[in-house]
Amino acid sequence: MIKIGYLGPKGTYTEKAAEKYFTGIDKEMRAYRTLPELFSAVKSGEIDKAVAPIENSVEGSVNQTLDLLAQEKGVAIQGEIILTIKHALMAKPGVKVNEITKVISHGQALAQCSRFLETFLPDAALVEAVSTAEAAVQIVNSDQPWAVIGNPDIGEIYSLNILEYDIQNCTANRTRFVILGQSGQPITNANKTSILISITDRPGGLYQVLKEFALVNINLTKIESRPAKNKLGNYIFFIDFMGNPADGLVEKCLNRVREMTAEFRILGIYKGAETAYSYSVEKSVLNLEQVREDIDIIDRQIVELLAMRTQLVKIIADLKGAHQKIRDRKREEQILERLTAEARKKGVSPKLIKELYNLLFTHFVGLQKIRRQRGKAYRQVSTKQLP
Ligand SMILES: O=C(O)C(=O)Cc1ccccc1
Repeated sequence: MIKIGYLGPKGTYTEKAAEKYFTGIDKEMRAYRTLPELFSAVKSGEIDKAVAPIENSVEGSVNQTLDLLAQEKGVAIQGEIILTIKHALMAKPGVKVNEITKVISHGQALAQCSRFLETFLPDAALVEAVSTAEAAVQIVNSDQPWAVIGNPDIGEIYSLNILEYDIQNCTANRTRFVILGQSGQPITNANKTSILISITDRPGGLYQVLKEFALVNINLTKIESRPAKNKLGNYIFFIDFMGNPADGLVEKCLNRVREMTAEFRILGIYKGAETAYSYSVEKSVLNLEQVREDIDIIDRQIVELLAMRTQLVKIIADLKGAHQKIRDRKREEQILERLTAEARKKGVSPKLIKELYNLLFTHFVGLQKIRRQRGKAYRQVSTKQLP
């Protein structure tokens, strides 16, 4: 039997998420009062898996979960599940809406129902609890006309009356929960990866990292920053993307990112709850504007890559000794052979690659020649200036 921990007590959305994710599995469910307690239980092996809320479509990230993921190195994300959240207002039997003096709930639940609260309970005090069900326990233990916001199951579990259903601001209110386990346990069919990075403070630092993903067409599904907590202005970034480092292209991209970041950690490689963005013929036919925008992005990337290649060619020109020949036909042929094979595999015309690269080779050889002549001229001038 597998032991599954969740942010309790009984009746939370997290419990619902855990029940749904592990449907049909022989399990023992254990409620934890706080997220730090839940994380340490899974880290120590007291439970096999833990389920925690991580982000909401309306209110954004659950910061405490992100901070714990950053702190607890022995805990990894092993899965995810998304639930549609529908909030209800509940109170002890006999309490009417116009009598309520206080509404207690999880911070996200209160925020997600702000419009209802402003309209129907403008004078009620709003108080945060560690979870929706923990708020229900506070109400049960009090004689005051207080109410709780949470999932309607709470009404039955804690013998509360449901005063109003569906009080959330947005109907498309969805929360993503992560399934956590001890680090180092491989997941089958994983197609999504979560990483944490910190970037040294320099212009374009984050751009350089994001560019690596864009260049190999990896779709980022989330990016979130949190203070690094060591110095004002230092941040860590949580990045989720579709892909698995077992794929060579993803691995190479991550290696490059690792090299350019001060801190780099894989938080989990797992099966995503939603399918990745992918290009289908139907989509490109239906949405011409979108495709044109994508082509514009690719064209900009091509220019960006050519700029990078130009820089490298200049470096090579400076590194080459004055007597080393500039044009190396044998190397050009090797490059062409490799690229045309790659092009064939990807459905790109090898003829196009050949023509394009012959043009590029001629251009870059010319560039190196000019650079060498200029270098010579520069050397002559500077020697003449010597006393
Ligand atoms: O408090 C709960 O019930 C939770 O599981 C956390 C939460 C709160 C609000 C929306 C989604 C999850």
